Amino acid sequence: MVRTRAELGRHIRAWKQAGESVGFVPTMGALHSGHLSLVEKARENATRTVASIFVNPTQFAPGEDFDTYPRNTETDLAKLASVNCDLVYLPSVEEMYPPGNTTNVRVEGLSDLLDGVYRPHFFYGVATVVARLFLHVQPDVTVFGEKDYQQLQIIRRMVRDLGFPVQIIGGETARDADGLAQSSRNLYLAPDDRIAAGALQAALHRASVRLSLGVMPSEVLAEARALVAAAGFGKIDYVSLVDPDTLLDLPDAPLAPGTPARLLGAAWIGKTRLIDNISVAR
Ligand SMILES: Nc1ncnc2c1ncn2[C@@H]1O[C@H](COP(=O)(O)OP(=O)(O)OP(=O)(O)O)[C@@H](O)[C@H]1O
Ligand SMILES: CC(C)(CO)[C@@H](O)C(=O)[O-]
Ligand code: BAL
Repeated sequence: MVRTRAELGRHIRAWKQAGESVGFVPTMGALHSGHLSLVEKARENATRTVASIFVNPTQFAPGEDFDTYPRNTETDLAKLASVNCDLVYLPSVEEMYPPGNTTNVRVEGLSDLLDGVYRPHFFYGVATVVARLFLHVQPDVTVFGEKDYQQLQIIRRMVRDLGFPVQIIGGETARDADGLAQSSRNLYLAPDDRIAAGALQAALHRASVRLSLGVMPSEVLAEARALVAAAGFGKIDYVSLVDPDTLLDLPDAPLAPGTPARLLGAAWIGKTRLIDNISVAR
């Protein structure tokens, strides 16, 4: 485990001089098997793996859960050791944001849709910290989860636009037995809410099937929202059918065969905001 960019750099340089490749998985900790599956995917695609644990202050808005975000470093380190992660980077805020720095990365457009409407500045904080982490770790390959689909697309765009020499791999969403996407914030769910929470994935799955049968998107999306509400969710931020690359809404017409499409949803249950998404094949 290393805490500074300088210590990290010594490991990375030694590996690269020995002809090894570096796979990288950035996280905010409170690790679950979804995170570990990303580390395993990185191991399949590089000879060395690095994970970072950093609860990034710049992606939390005032009033969001930065102070209470779960922090379990000892348990996290044991979990990463169990999947043979070679090195864990645990930087301080000062290491990631040296005092006086004023440089940020904004992936405009993609960051302002969907989650960006409800969490303004969120993706600017994500892009900024991920760009900084890439400069510290200098990975050849990096793995991001499809659970955070919009984030994955924003990182892909940032890498393309800035020419970072890194390959981005998407990792499949790890789910509990009832389909709920694993998420560190699931720890916040009260027992009754946890039982109801699986309805978000179930509604998206049903919607995906109906869209693939050619049902009108407006009808399908209305039913999905109604199912989520009936299961006990409160505010539904969005359930949207979008182009998987641009994340722009698709027109309200039956999907033509071969049209790429993705369904994304975000809704509150109790005090917890859950997101999920699924591909749609026609
Ligand atoms: N269920 C999952 N399956 C696969 N990857 C996941 C899953 N959940 C999160 N990830 C990925 O793990 C990486 C780190 O995510 P993060 O530490 O924010 O965890 P999280 O569970 O998404 O937490 P949060 O509750 O804050 O959304 C991201 O690339 C994210 O997409
Ligand atoms: C990519 C990330 C580690 C940046 O802080 C975070 O947004 C996350 O955990 O998904
Ligand atoms: N999983 C993405 C980080 C966040 O929601 O804050």
